[in-house]
Amino acid sequence: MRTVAVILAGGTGQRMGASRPKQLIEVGGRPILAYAIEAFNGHLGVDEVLVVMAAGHVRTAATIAAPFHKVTGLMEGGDTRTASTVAALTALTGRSDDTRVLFHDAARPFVDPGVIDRVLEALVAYEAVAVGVPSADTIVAVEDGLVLSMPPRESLARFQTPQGFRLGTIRKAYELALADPLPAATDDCGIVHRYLPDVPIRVVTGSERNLKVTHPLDVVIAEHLAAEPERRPRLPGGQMIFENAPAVIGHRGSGSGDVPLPPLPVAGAAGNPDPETVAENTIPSMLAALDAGASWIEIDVTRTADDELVLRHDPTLPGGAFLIDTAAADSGLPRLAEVFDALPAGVPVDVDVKTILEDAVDAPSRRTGALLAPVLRREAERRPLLVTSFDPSLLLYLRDELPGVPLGLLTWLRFPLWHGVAAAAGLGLQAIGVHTESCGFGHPDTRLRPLEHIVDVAHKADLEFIAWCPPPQDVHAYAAAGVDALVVNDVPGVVGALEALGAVESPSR
Ligand SMILES: Nc1ccn([C@@H]2O[C@H](COP(=O)(O)OP(=O)(O)OP(=O)(O)O)[C@@H](O)[C@H]2O)c(=O)n1
Ligand SMILES: C[C@](O)(CO)[C@H](O)COP(=O)(O)O
Repeated sequence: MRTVAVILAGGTGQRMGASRPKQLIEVGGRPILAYAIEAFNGHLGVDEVLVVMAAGHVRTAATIAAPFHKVTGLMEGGDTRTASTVAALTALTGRSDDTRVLFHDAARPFVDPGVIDRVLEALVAYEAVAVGVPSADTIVAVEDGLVLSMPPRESLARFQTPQGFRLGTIRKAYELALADPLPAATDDCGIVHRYLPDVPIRVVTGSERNLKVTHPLDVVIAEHLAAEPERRPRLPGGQMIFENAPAVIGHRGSGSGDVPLPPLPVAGAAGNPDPETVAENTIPSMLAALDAGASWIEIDVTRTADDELVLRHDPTLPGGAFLIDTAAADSGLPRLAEVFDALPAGVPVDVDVKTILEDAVDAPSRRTGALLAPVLRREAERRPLLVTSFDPSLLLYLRDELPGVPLGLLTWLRFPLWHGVAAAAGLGLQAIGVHTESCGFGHPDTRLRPLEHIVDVAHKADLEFIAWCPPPQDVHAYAAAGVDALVVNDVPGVVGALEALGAVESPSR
């Protein structure tokens, strides 16, 4: 079943009173229309985007839409919003009735992916879905300057877009509407409500940021919103990445290098002098970490000569050959896709993406991010994912490609945390992953505030805080500072240390 988003930009913005349609006004240096297209182009659940543009401005809209690969159609709108919707429905002639269509006002540039998620989720069970926010004002019906009625405010919602429909339903409603001389409704749900009264319209929660730029003051507000770093919900529906802090993430599975498996818990048995070992970034290592109590697995991903993604921390093989000069089959390394297939569905994975020198010059389609995006897009259906990287450009690329997947900036050993947290927040990411040596325990630094303070600032910036490679003896300090997750080499040791601490409460946010 395909999902098509229709961006309605057919209006001329009379209430704005500008010299051009308001969707062409720039906020944050870009036209309002570009934001609206981008929101749907970047959404995992949207397959295609159609743009309906005001007469006389179609060429301008084509330029604005050009960078967005999901845009498959651009057409001229009509004199009314309804006529513009009809233009889009006409372009969808021949599509199956169960196609999902989302109509969105181009004048709402800041719709966030969580709102789109909620509409798409509701469309599974309902044929028509609206987005509503509660009214802060008391709303009254007025006639001839006198109050006619005062509906209870709790029963009222202000509608936003997108409004979602099964194509067959909205098509039918418009067929009836076009045969009716009554004035059209101001939105598409209004048409369904009037002409198909038996179709329930599900209302899901919108967002105050999803304002409709209508009057000049709205442009001032939109400028402010455009200046804020974009903060997407960490996961669809807005949950946290890590639910039970601190989560224990197995580093490269059970730890870096070849890791001895813990002895089997046989009562009275002596320790095995020659324990079995598992190699990093392999399925046995990951399964052992899960057995030992890790709730997430961290893996390293890099690319090969034949554009495959394999699990490897370094750009080289143990013998020194570069992976970018070696075919995946010759590397002997597990491929990312195979690992995902072998790991039980639902096991959360932190994918540490290792970009390489050649990403600076190779064709965009060969770069690590471009190879990775489709694999992760599919995998996000099967398990929670977090993508982390030392390379901010990779994270920015994936931010557009994988809107439902949380992203975290990694910083290197003894990297100043004040730069790291500010960078992750400024990039609009959801997490910061810092090395234990940056946290001030083993290497005190008078320029560093206490970890608890830094974690608190990160939380206020909507970032979850991950520390990598803390030794088990320091785990209590990380837990006390409210760190959200620990990427650890000694899974049984850290799990044991946390258990010994009892239920460690992270400071409330
Ligand atoms: N003939 C129309 C009228 C409106 N719209 C779109 O519907 C959305 C909501 O409409 P509104 O805010 O009313 O936009 P305008 O019609 O441009 O504004 P005004 O009513 O002030 O003229 C906008 O994105 C607008 O471009 C449309 O596609 N075709
Ligand atoms: C669809 C809408 O944005 C919901 O709030 C609104 O009804 C559009 O109305 P307008 O008069 O075209 O602004």
